[in-house]
Amino acid sequence: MAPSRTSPPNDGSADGPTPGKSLWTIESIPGKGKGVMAAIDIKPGKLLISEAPLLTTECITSMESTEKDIALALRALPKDSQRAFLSLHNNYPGKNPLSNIIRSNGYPLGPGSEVGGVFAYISRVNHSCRPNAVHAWNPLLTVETVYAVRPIKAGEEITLSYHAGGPSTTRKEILKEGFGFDCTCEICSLPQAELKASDSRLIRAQTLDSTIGDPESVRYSPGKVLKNCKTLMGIYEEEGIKDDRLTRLYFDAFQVVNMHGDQARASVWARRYCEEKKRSAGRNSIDLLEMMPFVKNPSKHDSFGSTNDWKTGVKDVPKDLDKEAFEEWLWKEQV
Ligand SMILES: C[S@@+](CC[C@H](N)C(=O)[O-])C[C@H]1O[C@@H](n2cnc3c(N)ncnc32)[C@H](O)[C@@H]1O
Repeated sequence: MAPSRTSPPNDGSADGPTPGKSLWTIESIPGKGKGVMAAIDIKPGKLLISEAPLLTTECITSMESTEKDIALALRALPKDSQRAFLSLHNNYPGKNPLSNIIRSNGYPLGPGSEVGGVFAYISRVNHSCRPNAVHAWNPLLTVETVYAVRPIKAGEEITLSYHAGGPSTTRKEILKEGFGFDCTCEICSLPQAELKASDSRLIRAQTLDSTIGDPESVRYSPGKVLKNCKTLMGIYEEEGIKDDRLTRLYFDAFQVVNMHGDQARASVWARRYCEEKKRSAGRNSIDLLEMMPFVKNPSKHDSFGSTNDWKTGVKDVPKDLDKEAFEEWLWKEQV
């Protein structure tokens, strides 16, 4: 392994990296160019990187002037930022190098955002189909954050997901077409039998996910949908999936029970969602802050009360059950 080149900045942000300790280093990784390696053992919920973009696509005024616009914006940056930008990986060598650096390294600044940003450190993190970290744009702090979501051992690569989901053939196609590389992550490199088992779990996950997202099913067969949520959670557990797919599933479970007036269970799901968001995007996460009021008051959420079939109040959350019995209650499995 190549010697360390770059260490993380200690930016002193509220829940920032441990002061005085390097959490990671940037190193050469066989077959992937550079990547980010953990320098110490890291626990889930640890902020690994918090940084403002070097440059955003807001500088682009038209398709025709893209390369010129980026050159202008780049020239206006401090010299070390210019160097950091120009040293980033370019997956599409040839014409339009500046646009292609953005194409190779850009992240949308928030879900569905048309604005992309390029980062000195975050853009060095490689993709894994089973990432151990999650990135998120924080519009309040105007930084992109990266939090560990699984335990990461010293010497292990820190990874993010550029694109989530599906069996390996689908993932490979998407990563090749959309990002221009052949994925060599630990999942895509599994021995054939293990890859096949993982693929069949992920195909099942896709089917479950589509029934959970179907409004008709949620309205008329909520018990079945809730059961599907539980099965999907089991698959995520088995696959080690701790990224945004998990928080999305907590949110889905929240909506299913809330739609049928079950504020007690909705409150538990809203709390679990908030706890997981805190772990993966920090206590200033906009998603967390937006969801927090619904822990106490699920009825204020748009999804509340299409029917009263499962009517409960927030105070009906049982307090005297052991862990197993509580889960049975939560999934409505009691006889
Ligand atoms: C945003 S950059 C990541 C940092 C980059 N490796 C570098 O050297 O700066 C994305 C590029 O890294 C490489 N890469 C990332 N994840 C990979 C993976 N799972 N398998 C193979 N190559 C990967 C690909 O060349 C991809 O275009």
